[in-house]
Amino acid sequence: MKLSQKVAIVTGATQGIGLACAQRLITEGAKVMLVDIKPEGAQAAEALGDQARFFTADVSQKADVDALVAETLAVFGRIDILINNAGVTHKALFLDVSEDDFDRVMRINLKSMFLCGQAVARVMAKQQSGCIINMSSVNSELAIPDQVPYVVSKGAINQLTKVMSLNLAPYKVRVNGIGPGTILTELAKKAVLGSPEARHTILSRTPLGRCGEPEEVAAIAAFLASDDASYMTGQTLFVDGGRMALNYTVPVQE
Ligand SMILES: NC(=O)c1ccc[n+]([C@@H]2O[C@H](COP(=O)([O-])OP(=O)(O)OC[C@H]3O[C@@H](n4cnc5c(N)ncnc54)[C@H](O)[C@@H]3O)[C@@H](O)[C@H]2O)c1
Ligand SMILES: O=S(=O)(O)c1ccc(CO)cc1
Repeated sequence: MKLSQKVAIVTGATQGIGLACAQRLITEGAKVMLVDIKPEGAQAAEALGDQARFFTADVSQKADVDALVAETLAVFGRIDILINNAGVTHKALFLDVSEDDFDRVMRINLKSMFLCGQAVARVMAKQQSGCIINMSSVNSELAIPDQVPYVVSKGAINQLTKVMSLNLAPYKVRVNGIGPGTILTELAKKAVLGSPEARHTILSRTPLGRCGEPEEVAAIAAFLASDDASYMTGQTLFVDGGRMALNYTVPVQE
């Protein structure tokens, strides 16, 4: 129970990596405010018991974020951990991306992390403690041609993590990132695992020979949120089955 007495906010927590993070934090003893634009997350939160609450919000909208922080303080009294996880993608090549789609992905993936990070950091600064985790991607450093704003947003998130860590260190608030490889969620199934050929391509770039599970990302989030990571700030950890270490390809076991 590394996180007993801690209070966490997890965004994009109705499903996938966000839900796994919320579940893991609860197992470690934390109280968690699950947040999602999709109200179905309320059922997921109910299934997690007394330590969990749910708040419907579009985390790219400042009014929603302010309401989320106020509600979390009203219910739990403090905020120790923020997992900035909500994200979307849009599939289009560079010459075809519309201005609206570019703005929408940047707003949901990047601006939301600025808004939630700033609002929560103001609370943590008063507490003189806290930990913020920004969900990045291997595609913050690598690039795929058909998800242009997604790749741009994830690259910017790594820099956001660094600059937040510099600004918040004097308040004893740590800020780190996680860069997942291909993790078996609805997002990845739609975006990169849509056909046997696409799956083969991903596996040929993954030395461990398989996609990851949301729980394998959640385990690293729990570590970063715990005192075991007390001297870590400004880093992005890749949880990717070896993808970032690989040049060329590896044989695929079908
Ligand atoms: N799955 C992967 O392979 C993978 C790889 C690298 C990075 N990531 C990142 O991990 C994070 C979670 O991805 P996932 O695969 O679990 O996706 P997912 O689509 O399964 O879940 C994302 C959740 O975010 C919510 N959301 C979207 N827009 C929102 C908004 N404006 N406000 C509040 N909630 C919103 C969705 O409703 C959904 O519940 C994302 O930031 C994604 O970029 C995922
Ligand atoms: O397979 S990955 O390249 O890691 C990847 C890219 C994009 C998304 C979300 O759109 C998920 C995984």
